[in-house]
Amino acid sequence: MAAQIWGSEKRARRRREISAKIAQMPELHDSKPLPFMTREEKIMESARKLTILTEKMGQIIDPTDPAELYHLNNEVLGLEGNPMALHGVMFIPALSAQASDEQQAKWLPRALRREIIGTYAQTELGHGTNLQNLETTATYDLATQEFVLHTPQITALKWWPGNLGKSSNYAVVVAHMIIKAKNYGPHPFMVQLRDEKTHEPLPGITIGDIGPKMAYNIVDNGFLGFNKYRIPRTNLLMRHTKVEADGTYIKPPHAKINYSAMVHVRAYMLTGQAIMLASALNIATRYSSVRRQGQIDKSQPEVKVLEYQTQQHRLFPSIARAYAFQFAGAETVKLYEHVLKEMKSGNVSLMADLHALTSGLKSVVTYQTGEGIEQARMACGGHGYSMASYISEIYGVAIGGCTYEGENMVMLLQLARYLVKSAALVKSGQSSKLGPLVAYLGVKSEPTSLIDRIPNSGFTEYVKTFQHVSKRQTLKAADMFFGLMEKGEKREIAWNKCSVELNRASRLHTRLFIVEAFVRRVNEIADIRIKEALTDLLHLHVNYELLDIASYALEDGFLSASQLDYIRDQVYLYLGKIRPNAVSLLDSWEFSDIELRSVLGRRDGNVYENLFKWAKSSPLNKTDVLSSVTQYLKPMMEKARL
Ligand SMILES: CCCCC/C=C\C/C=C\C/C=C\C/C=C\C/C=C\CC/C=C/C(=O)SCCNC(=O)CCNC(=O)[C@H](O)C(C)(C)COP(=O)(O)OP(=O)(O)OC[C@H]1O[C@@H](n2cnc3c(N)ncnc32)[C@H](O)[C@@H]1OP(=O)(O)O
Ligand SMILES: Cc1cc2nc3c(=O)[nH]c(=O)nc-3n(C[C@H](O)[C@H](O)[C@H](O)COP(=O)(O)OP(=O)(O)OC[C@H]3O[C@@H](n4cnc5c(N)ncnc54)[C@H](O)[C@@H]3O)c2cc1C
Repeated sequence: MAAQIWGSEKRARRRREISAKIAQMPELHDSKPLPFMTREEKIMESARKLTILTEKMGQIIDPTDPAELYHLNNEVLGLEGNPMALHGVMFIPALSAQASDEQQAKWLPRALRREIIGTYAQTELGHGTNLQNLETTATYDLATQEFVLHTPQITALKWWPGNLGKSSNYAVVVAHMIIKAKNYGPHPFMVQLRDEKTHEPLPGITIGDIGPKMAYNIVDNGFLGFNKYRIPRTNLLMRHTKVEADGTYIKPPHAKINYSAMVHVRAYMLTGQAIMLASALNIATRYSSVRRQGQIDKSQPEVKVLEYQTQQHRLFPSIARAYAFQFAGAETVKLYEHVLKEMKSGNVSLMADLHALTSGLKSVVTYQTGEGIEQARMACGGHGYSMASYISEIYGVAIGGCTYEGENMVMLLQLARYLVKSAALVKSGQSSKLGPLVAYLGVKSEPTSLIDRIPNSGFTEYVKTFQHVSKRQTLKAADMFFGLMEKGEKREIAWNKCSVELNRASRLHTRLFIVEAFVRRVNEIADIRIKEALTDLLHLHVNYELLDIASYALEDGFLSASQLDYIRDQVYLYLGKIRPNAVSLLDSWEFSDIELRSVLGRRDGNVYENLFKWAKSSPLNKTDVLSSVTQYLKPMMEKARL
């Protein structure tokens, strides 16, 4: 099963080898539980481990393999980030995709050797979503052949970029490029921020940390202002766009090609979300098979809480989602790598499809991951609320994904633009022009669903039902939009008035893609036992998801009430079938105790003893009487007693 999850036997084996090596290297372990550290201590601890990794990484992993890097990162540095998180996740990808060969030769080897630390600085205090209204300017000075970076007012301060505040000395900065008074829109520039020897901010740069956040507190998200700060013309990233010495602008082959670093993260973050969901579920499911509370049959001893159907219903559909996200994520990464290769050689025809797909997936996956992790926390009762479970930290980190790389509603609306264009093709009789991901929009469906009507139909009737609801909602939302425009509404006003319906269409389309990716994967599996276990999970997935969106299929009679009862019964049936495999389905992800950082989710199940040990190690317990008591509470009580 681990081979299915991680992509191959080799990958699963490599993960085990890496975890085993890390287990033998105490210098790479947390020196104490992260929840007992202050933010400064955590940052220090993370930087300490990062420098050891820089020295020893080659002994543990193949540093050119992103999957191995990611695993090493999760084990050693953990989910809460590190002082170089953005360096690997966005700075290097931005240089790789957007810098010319010559620029790459100059900067990439230095970045890869970690001579310099970089980040991606785009969002500002006043604008994150609406990139066209970013306010930082890069004005070309023909006389000196330099760009002058400037922050015209407080809302133009860069705000949020990870590791910008304290760790990075370089950044890819996105600014509006102005040449001879003409604004060419946002473009990426390579900018040195700090002196390479002293690490002091360079003159003309204001920089710092934006303060503590809901989670991710090892990352120094920062602010950045420029006061007429000059950089050479050749620091504009020039793989696709060029500015010649005389100010001539050579436009890129696609207007949004400079957005590739964002698409990179949107594509890669899906499996990251799956890992966080599976981690939280692993903790909650293991604990649920240790925790005994109450009886189902009063004549029997107390049961493991995992025996309760409500507990299974809380956890198991999310187990199915974690697998589904992992499989859909793996497909998306492959597609992204393919499109990136094509883009580099000038073929930009697949960018719109990739953008639409990753926008929808990013939104649905992060939202459902958040839901699943929070349910996992609640499923652990009181101990889930303790930082000893570590689930709240996983939740805080995962939920950030709903906002970064494009706020979820906004990204769903991006997919909706693509769906509406596709609907227009269907309506004008040009269904043959639909891309493969939306081809179903042009296919006539049966009048009613055949779920429970055709024996042994596998998952086909389920997929058709998801296609039906997705198609119907897309065409309905598009009709609403076109109808408003026909009545004379301006395009943008009409769009806003339909946006809730449009986003519903985007979610349904994305959920269909996730179901299909799960079906595709299960169909590929040769090993009978693995196929059986995953088929059970897929049964739970399709029935649970369909029940969740049933109103769309009920309202036009595509599904009947009796079919809905059948679907509900299937959910209960598969909860029971999955129960014996539940812990193994999560143990198969092979998270080590080092990586999980959870007292509740320990592999050995020795929860109570270790919770007590953990509590005793709290800094508050170093002394029996705290100074808050001697200084304030004790005198108060004494005064009251007089
Ligand atoms: C330490 C070791 C680690 C090793 C790790 C190794 C590997 C892991 C790798 C990856 C990471 C994995 C996990 C991640 C984990 C942690 C993440 C940590 C930190 C997170 C860092 C976060 C960073 C950020 O948030 S950066 C800032 C992101 N900002 C945004 O996303 C802004 C959102 N807004 C937009 O994207 C745009 O403004 C907009 C909403 C799309 C609109 O753009 P605009 O220019 O205004 O568009 P319009 O003029 O309206 O034109 C729209 C037109 O263009 C089309 N379009 C838009 N974007 C694209 C695109 N990207 N591609 C193609 N087409 C695009 C759009 O559809 C429309 O087309 P149409 O007119 O035809 O409809
Ligand atoms: C943990 C974290 C890490 C980050 N790291 C980085 C980084 O490394 N580099 C970087 O540059 N940035 C980073 N960001 C910033 C992040 O990319 C932005 O916060 C994000 O893109 C959302 O933009 P915003 O903050 O402007 O939200 P807003 O756009 O102000 O969103 C507020 C509300 O308005 C709604 N809204 C906005 N526009 C529309 C619209 N057109 N239609 C409908 N509704 C709309 C949204 O849906 C939301 O409900 C990070 C953010 C976080 C939380």
